[in-house]
Amino acid sequence: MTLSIHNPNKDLAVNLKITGSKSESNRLLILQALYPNISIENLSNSDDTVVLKKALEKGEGVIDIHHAGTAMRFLTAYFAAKEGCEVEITGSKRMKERPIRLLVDALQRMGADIQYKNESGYPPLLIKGKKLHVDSVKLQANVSSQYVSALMLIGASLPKGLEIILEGQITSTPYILMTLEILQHAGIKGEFKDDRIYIEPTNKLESSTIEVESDWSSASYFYSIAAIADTAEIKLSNYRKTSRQGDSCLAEIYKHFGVQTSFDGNSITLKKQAGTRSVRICEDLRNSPDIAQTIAVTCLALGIECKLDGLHTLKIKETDRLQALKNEMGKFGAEVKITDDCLHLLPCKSLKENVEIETYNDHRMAMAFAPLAQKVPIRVLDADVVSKSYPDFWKDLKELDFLVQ
Ligand SMILES: O=C(O)C1=C[C@@H](OP(=O)(O)O)[C@@H](O)[C@H](O)C1
Ligand SMILES: C=C(OP(=O)(O)O)C(=O)O
Repeated sequence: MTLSIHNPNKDLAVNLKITGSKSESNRLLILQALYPNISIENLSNSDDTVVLKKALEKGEGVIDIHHAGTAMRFLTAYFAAKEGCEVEITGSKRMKERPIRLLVDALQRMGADIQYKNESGYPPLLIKGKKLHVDSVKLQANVSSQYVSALMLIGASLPKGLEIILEGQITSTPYILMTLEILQHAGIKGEFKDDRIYIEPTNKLESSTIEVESDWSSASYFYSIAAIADTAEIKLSNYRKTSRQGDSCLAEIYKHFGVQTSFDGNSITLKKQAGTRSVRICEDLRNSPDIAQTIAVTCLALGIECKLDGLHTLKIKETDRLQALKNEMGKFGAEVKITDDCLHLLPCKSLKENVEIETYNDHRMAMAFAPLAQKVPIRVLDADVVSKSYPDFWKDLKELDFLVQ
């Protein structure tokens, strides 16, 4: 599906409820499979959560998780520790290029029976679930925090719990903290100090209902829309001031663009007043890689220079996001320099119109570029990719008077 998008209105206002965080939802689904008396509210309606839920329900045979990185990593640990199960976990063409060796090596050292079906180090994986007895494992933590979270999620179900010693510079740390906080909220004891994580063994949990906060990465697109508008008042729910999601740093970052966030009950209101913005943005996004595309495109729309660092994980996500950003921002006339972990956008004074944006099977390419339609009409190719994290995205943009057809 190709969509033409435009929104010449300069003053925007809307009230929206955003779906639950896919990161929180996917952690809670794994926990619920291990401890069935956990109930979940405001579960994400994203494809990534739907595939994880279906995989847990199926529990055997060939399991296809499409593009869902967290589902791939969390299910690998879950099935490896599930005695008696036999599964093949596979995914999209891109998933077969996303590395998983560090997690598989750690699980194998814990006694897991996991084989690579095709290429060593990459999905698909053939897993025969076994009781894992080893209670301490080392794991390189500078490639993806999802490997760490995957082990933490099964830790409490192991006979002696699990100690994880992290090696290398830890990346995407807020996602590790999110996992710990969710475990603790459910009643599992654990700690994360320096490079050591410990999760206590837990047989049974008290019944509890855990509410998923709405997705802050999804909120990023509305921050961008507010920043690009002359004036905006966008109310989003359900969000909390003390969030488990690292991407809630958006509220601070977007102050540079003149967007103020106020918290009221379970909603946030993003307010942009005319005439307030920075001339240059410099951010280290090691802790919040998923908002890199959003911030880069906000800067492109506003003709602002932008230097983003800490982006070493972007090359192994849904696509090589650094290269994809360079390609697509370049089509508007922008000069973009990239290295392995950094993106530098030079101020772009005039934007080409009616550019066709490739989305590379990456939901965040489609959603990050959409706010540019406030400046020039654009076309987004394969626009349905948004369903990976935010199936209602285009519908919600229409609520903001975007012409989407
Ligand atoms: O644990 C999670 O829910 C996630 C962790 C991050 O991945 P990395 O740790 O691979 O950077 C993030 O990019 C991804 O969207 C979700
Ligand atoms: C990187 C992402 O997801 P995953 O790694 O879970 O596929 C994302 O949603 O931006």
